[in-house]
Amino acid sequence: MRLAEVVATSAVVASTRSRKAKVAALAQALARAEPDEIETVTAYLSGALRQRRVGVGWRSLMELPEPAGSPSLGVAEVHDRLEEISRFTGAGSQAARSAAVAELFGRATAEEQSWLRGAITGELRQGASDALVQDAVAAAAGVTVAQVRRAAMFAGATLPVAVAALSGGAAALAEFRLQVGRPVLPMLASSAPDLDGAWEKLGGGRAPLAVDHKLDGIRIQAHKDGDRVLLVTRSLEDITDRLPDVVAVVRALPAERVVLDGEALALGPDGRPRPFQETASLTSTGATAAAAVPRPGAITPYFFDLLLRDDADLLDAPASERWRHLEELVPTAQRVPRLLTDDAEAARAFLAGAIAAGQEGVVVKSTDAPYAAGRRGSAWVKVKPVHTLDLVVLAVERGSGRRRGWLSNIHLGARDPETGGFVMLGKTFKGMTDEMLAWQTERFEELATERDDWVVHVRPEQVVEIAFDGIQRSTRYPGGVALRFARVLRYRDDKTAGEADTIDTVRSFLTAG
Ligand SMILES: Nc1ncnc2c1ncn2[C@@H]1O[C@H](COP(=O)(O)OP(=O)(O)OP(=O)(O)O)[C@@H](O)[C@H]1O
Repeated sequence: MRLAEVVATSAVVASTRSRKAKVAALAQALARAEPDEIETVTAYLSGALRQRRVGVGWRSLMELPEPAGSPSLGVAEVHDRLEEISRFTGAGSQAARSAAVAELFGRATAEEQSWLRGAITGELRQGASDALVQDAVAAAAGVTVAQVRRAAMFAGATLPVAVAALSGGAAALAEFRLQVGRPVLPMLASSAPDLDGAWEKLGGGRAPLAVDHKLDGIRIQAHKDGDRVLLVTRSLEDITDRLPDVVAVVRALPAERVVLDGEALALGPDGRPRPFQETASLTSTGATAAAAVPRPGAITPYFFDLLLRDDADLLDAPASERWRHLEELVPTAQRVPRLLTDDAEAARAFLAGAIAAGQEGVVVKSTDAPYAAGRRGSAWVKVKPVHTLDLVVLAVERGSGRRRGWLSNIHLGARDPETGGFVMLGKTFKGMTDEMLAWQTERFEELATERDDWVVHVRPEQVVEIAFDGIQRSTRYPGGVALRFARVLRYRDDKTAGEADTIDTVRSFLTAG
């Protein structure tokens, strides 16, 4: 395939607003790629080269030769040339590279030159997103988008999946499977303001639903392969070494291979859950200040799902079947308390019991849904009596009185997806422990951009979980809303600012009362 065709397709994708038209253009180009070009064509349509770096800076691309009058470059050839250029090393490599670049650009048309320059410097603004490419691959290969997405999730990338789909169809895609030792992103929950809301959302009353205690610990995915155990967090960070007791529990399970999903929690001597900070301080790399913590042995895993058992990949099996395996393998003491019921009254009582036991709320779950890895499935609905938001710290004020010398009152922002910025919602210093004050003083000094006598402005990177009693309309801040009784629960290092709650989510609490 000619490079010109890729460049023209990218131009169509960039110029139309219709998703359907974008996908159609991409699919058409993909379908025309020869088998040995698929990888390059897919990468180029995404706006990326296959080389990690070519070793050519934007400076050397400032003065380019006259463009060619008509297109002649093929994608395979372009890839080969860039591969050669990226491999020049040693004395004289700079000159050789410049000559090769000039030769390549000399054979490119004006459009191709500008595409190549963008791709090499990483500034191309026309690449199709992964989601678009996945849709187009499905259309071109005659498979479903779900099949492509799923394979990409197991592969951890779209490119190998595109090659497989376009050369081997559905059968090749089925080769990408959940594997022990290769973590997948966990399924996430949507939320409802109260139990009745969750009940309605899941069609309660017509079929039994599961009501789980919602434990306020840290999410863990456990992989067991014989004696080998791997534990990862919600963001797939390996924390195996930090939870020896959980490792022991998983290793002892009566299955050769298993993948489990659950929550790890620090318990006090009375068997009640400890505040979240304590679980976090036992499991984090140290970002959260270590309060008085129970001995490390007091971290207990509570599993609520099973994704794989021996040779059976159960992701697509109905939840009831996955839970049957879970019950067979994992002792009750290491499972999340769960009630199966079609009676909303019983579910409400179970929620009250969860709160009385010191838990955060419940998660109501459909019994027949597959495990939607990496997605906020509508099959899980969380209900928490205390409302919380994950907000971003925009600035912090210098403390006075007892808090002199510390950075204290934090300015809270909600994400604004439209501008890519943050909307200020208010300030709080409530709920901060001395450990938090010490930790945040150091952290915000690191993130500081501008300071005056009173306020230190920071890069908007630190996520904080805030509890509040309600949202009010207010003209004090630009978002038009303010939080009532905002208090800090904890700093979250498992979320980036890009994952913080949006201003729309905040406003939705206004209408929800
Ligand atoms: N029984 C349970 N079933 C599913 N998740 C549970 C359960 N108990 C506790 N959890 C935890 O609840 C989390 C979802 O709720 P919550 O909104 O409080 O957390 P979050 O980390 O802010 O996630 P989100 O991305 O959904 O906002 C899950 O990621 C999981 O760690």
